[in-house]
Amino acid sequence: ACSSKYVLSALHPMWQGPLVAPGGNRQSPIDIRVRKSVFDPHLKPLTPDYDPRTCSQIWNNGYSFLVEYDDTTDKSTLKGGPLEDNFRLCQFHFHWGESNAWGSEHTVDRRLFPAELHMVHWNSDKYSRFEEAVMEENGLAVIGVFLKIGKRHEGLQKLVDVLPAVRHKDSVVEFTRFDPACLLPSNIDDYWTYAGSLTTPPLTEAVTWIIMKQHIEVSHDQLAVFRSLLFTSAEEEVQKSMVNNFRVQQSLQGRTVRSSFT
Ligand SMILES: NS(=O)(=O)c1ccc(C(=O)O)c(S(=O)(=O)NCCc2ccccc2)c1
Ligand SMILES: [Zn+2]
Repeated sequence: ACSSKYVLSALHPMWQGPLVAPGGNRQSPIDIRVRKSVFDPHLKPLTPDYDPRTCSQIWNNGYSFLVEYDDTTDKSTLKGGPLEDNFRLCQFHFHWGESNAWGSEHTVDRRLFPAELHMVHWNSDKYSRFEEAVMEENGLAVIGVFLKIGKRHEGLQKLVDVLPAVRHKDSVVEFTRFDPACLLPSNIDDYWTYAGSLTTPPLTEAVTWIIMKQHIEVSHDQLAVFRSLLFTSAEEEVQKSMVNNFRVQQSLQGRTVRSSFT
């Protein structure tokens, strides 16, 4: 699986360190200026094909909670869209705020969302392991989906119910038969795509970002359970709520954001 051993928390040096990776000219996240995005008629429909049986565990890595998938075979894959190769799903996670007013990493014309889902995939045509792909410029593809507060998301509830079991950093529980496709919006043909980076260390410029135009809805109470997680491990004397686990926005530096729609 692709889970990082990078322990990240609000106190992580990265959050005090350089806000832009030294020498980085394709860093993420960014603000998506809709009117500056360029329609690309050659962008194909995205074809995710996920097998819920590859879902294996959920863990709190001290930065977010990751739902991990067995990526040792091509069972849960992503093709199409801006991608030339076949990509394998390795994990999904979220970023959120302490209030519903902010929390997403990307913004659309400066509009913030309360949370953002990231589904992380690696290029299994060119590389044999996630750890290899994460260092290469065409190594990763991450689907971003904005969350809005509204009606309860029935598919998400199975995940929300298990979060108390991974309240502390480094806690892990078995989590199986979860179909990540249930978290995608009904329309996945309309998206923006651009060349960027991981938004957590090592901030490598390996990511083809695919940001969905259509958001999904979750209830206020469901998002409140995200905020009940902790950055800190059970042993630490001071417990810190896992909130505001997003990176500051980075400059576009001449990049073009393409859209699959007019
Ligand atoms: N916001 S994001 O999509 O850029 C992202 C956030 C967190 C992580 C993570 O692993 O914690 C990841 S990850 O699963 O790609 N891991 C990156 C760190 C890593 C590097 C090398 C080997 C293992 C993990 C990505
Ligand atoms: Zn992320």
